[in-house]
Amino acid sequence: MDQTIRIGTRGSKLALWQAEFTREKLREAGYASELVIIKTTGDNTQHLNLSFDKIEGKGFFTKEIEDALLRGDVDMAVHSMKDMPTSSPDGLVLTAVSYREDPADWLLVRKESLEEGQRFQLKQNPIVGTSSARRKAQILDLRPDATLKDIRGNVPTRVDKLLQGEFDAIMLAAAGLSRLELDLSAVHVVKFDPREFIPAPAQGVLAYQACTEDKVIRKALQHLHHSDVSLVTNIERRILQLMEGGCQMPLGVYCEHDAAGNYHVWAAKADAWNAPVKKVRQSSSTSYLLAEKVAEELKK
Ligand SMILES: NCc1[nH]cc(CCC(=O)O)c1CC(=O)O
Repeated sequence: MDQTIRIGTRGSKLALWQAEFTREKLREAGYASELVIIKTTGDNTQHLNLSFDKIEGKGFFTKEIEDALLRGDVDMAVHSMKDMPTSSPDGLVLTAVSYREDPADWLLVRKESLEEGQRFQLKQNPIVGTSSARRKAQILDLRPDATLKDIRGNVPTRVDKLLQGEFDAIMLAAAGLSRLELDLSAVHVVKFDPREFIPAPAQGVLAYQACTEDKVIRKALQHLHHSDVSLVTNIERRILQLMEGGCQMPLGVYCEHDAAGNYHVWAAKADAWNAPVKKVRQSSSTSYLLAEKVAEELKK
């Protein structure tokens, strides 16, 4: 292919890291590419410090990028897969997925808010920053004395807000923190096990999006595809779809495919961010109907 592949991406540090990573993987596969930075509604409203459910419509971090793809302004897009709705707009497809970075969530505790003898060494009645209903519900389950406060902005901005004392702790995806190699020496990091504090479906995975009819780009992206990862993210996202939840729903789903070929699913669901958390665990030697069984259990 002589064409330089145009990669559509948001302009945040994490998005640019992910797009550069993709550019490098394409280069290794023999394809030249360039980045095209696109501003999204999500980027334009970050200063408002709103919780996600106050922003109308799904996909506010992705719509402008998808429109650019459909217009033909870019050839492909890189997204954090967990930010993607389970159904694609007409004409677009998530055609390949990356390796999986650590899927865990990490709690970052300000040194001044540490207290021996408390769970996670986090002081009593802490103020914890997160805008995710999934994280709020699971934090309250572990620390009912916590006050949850919304926090927005990109990953480095959120860490700055913690250090400035606006919060005693904040929660972020390990994937974003590791990719950006942020200096976390000034905070205490609690690394949760994703089988206990359950991540968002497809957390830690990048999705490569293309136009459904664009056979040339889709073939190029096959070189970047990790079918072992798509096996488990398909199950996680199928459960999300069956629960009819967007990124606002307090739902965590994590799936592992072990060396013996067995699938293990851990899920956590609440009816609201401040409602009790229900946890479900299932294992199966086949993926057949596994998502359906987990969803059925979660709905009981
Ligand atoms: N919702 C924002 C978002 N989308 C993807 C990541 C991190 C990377 C990933 O999980 O793949 C983050 C930041 C966070 O949740 O801490």
